[in-house]
Amino acid sequence: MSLKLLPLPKVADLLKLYNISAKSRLSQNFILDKNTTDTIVSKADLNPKNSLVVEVGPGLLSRSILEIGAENLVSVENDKRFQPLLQQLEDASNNRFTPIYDDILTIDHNKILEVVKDKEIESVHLIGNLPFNISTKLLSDWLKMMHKQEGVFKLPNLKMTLMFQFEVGQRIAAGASNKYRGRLSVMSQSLCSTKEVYVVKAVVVNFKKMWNPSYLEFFEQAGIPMYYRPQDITSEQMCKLAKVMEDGNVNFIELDNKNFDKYVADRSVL
Ligand SMILES: C[S@@+](CC[C@H](N)C(=O)[O-])C[C@H]1O[C@@H](n2cnc3c(N)ncnc32)[C@H](O)[C@@H]1O
Repeated sequence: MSLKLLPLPKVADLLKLYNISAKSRLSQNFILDKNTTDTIVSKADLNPKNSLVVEVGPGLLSRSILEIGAENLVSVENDKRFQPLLQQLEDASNNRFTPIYDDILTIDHNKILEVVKDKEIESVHLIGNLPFNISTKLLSDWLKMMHKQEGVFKLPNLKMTLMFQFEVGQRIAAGASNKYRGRLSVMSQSLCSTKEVYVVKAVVVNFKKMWNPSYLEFFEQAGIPMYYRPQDITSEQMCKLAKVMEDGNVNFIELDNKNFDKYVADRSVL
């Protein structure tokens, strides 16, 4: 099977040809420099063989992914104006590229899994220059799905290479006592195991109940001084705290996005 792409016109020219301009409602901005997308793919350390690559919002990055020999690239795009461009890429890809026109936030992941149903998939890579208006919600939804091993997250050896706005990146990477630290930092940094993602979500609720004296011993066991503010706690401590509380039969409340946002609205929780 040839992994080389047939020659294609430049994306910039195609956008002009089909009169496609960026829609701010869909947070569209296009990377038009191939060196940039090649660099992203090389940094992502994608495994092209026996793997499923799921991309949000296809474009030049899709070409770079296919050019390193990715065997199964599925790209989810909710703007049908891209259909003629993506059709060309599909035709040039020798059955390695499948666009799906859907909303990445609500898509039934079975549609993605269907594409590789007869293949032996050894790893999965989620990649994308994410639309900034949904990037935080998407990441938080995905982390929850990861914990539950739902959809594409049930596949083995998961990696994610995602591009965010600088400010969102700051929040994801913020360590303890960093002013940008919050729910997204803790959830993201605790990805070391699905268990930890789950308990971190749960422990946030318990900060509301920190005044309960019976919780003091949990904080002690987790090595967290009581004068710490939530944002001072490292992800490891947070996970440990959640673990000892879980072992201590503390009942956790599951929060969905709506009531979670209500809990943290005043930023005093986390
Ligand atoms: C920031 S642009 C990136 C485009 C392209 N990957 C690039 O880097 O040049 C985000 C892409 O995601 C698409 N998009 C926005 N919201 C989406 C959603 N909810 N579901 C699927 N795709 C979405 C946009 O139409 C757009 O193509």
